[in-house]
Amino acid sequence: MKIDLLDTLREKNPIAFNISNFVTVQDVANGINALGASPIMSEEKNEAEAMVQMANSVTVNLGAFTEAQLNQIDTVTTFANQYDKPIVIDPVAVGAVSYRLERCNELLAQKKVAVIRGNAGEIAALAGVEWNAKGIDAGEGAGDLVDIAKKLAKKYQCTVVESGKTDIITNGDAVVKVFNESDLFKLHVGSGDMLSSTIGCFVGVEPDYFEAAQTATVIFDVAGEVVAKSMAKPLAGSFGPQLIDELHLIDTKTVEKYANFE
Ligand SMILES: Nc1ncnc2c1ncn2[C@@H]1O[C@H](COP(=O)(O)OP(=O)(O)O)[C@@H](O)[C@H]1O
Ligand SMILES: Cc1ncsc1CCOP(=O)(O)O
Ligand SMILES: [Mg+2]
Repeated sequence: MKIDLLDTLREKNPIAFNISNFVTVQDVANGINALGASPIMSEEKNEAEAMVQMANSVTVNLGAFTEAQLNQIDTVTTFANQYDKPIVIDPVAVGAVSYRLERCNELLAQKKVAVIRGNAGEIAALAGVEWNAKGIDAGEGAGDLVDIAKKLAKKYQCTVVESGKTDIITNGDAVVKVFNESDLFKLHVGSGDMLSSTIGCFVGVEPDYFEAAQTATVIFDVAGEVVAKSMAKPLAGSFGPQLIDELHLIDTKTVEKYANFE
């Protein structure tokens, strides 16, 4: 695990282009800005080429897209492939809404992506595995989480980060599990979006996307765990801001001390 990519990220201050959703855009921007990247958001198709050219990576969050945005996403991801900029996809609620699943499947069939990051319900839906997803949440299912993540990674020859109490990261062959966690992540809407955009920052500085995804996930999970353990009362409302603070404060020594993975 390349924990010192955290220092590389801060030295390079990569431009992380994010197509976000209106619900969590501020947490995403402030989270990755605090971490050491330079976020920029856009919904305008006419500036897509310029955005992609200047960015180090493109994170596409499918949390609340409109038809016009779908069009912009198509243009942005076409340019990202053309200019060889890594794409991270967050397939919000594709397990719960068939329209989203269809659009996301089309996108993945047409474009080369670096990383797909979703919860179990989202990853299962994209992998074509039976699962009862619940809205934006993972829901319930009986399948083996590692097998499902590997299946999707092989399908699109990309890295998959399947988040949950244990986060599973795979390139289709190798598997890394990250055990750092806190229940407060679930009480904060946008935890998943922030994780996806954090991965977006690291793929912008590390060309081995599997490595980049591991580092991003461990750093994000340790940051949340450190915050949760420091809180006298585990309160949802104050977890979010403190998570942003910790993404700024966290250093490689802290990550190495608390990281729990295999
Ligand atoms: N049951 C859980 N217990 C503890 N941490 C969790 C749990 N589920 C998810 N997390 C953490 O929350 C973050 C977001 O993951 P997740 O909730 O799966 O995404 P989403 O918000 O997209 O559904 C990850 O860092 C993950 O490790
Ligand atoms: C509530 C909601 N509705 C559409 S997108 C969104 C945010 C989802 O955020 P996350 O998947 O990170 O919990
Ligand atoms: Mg999500």
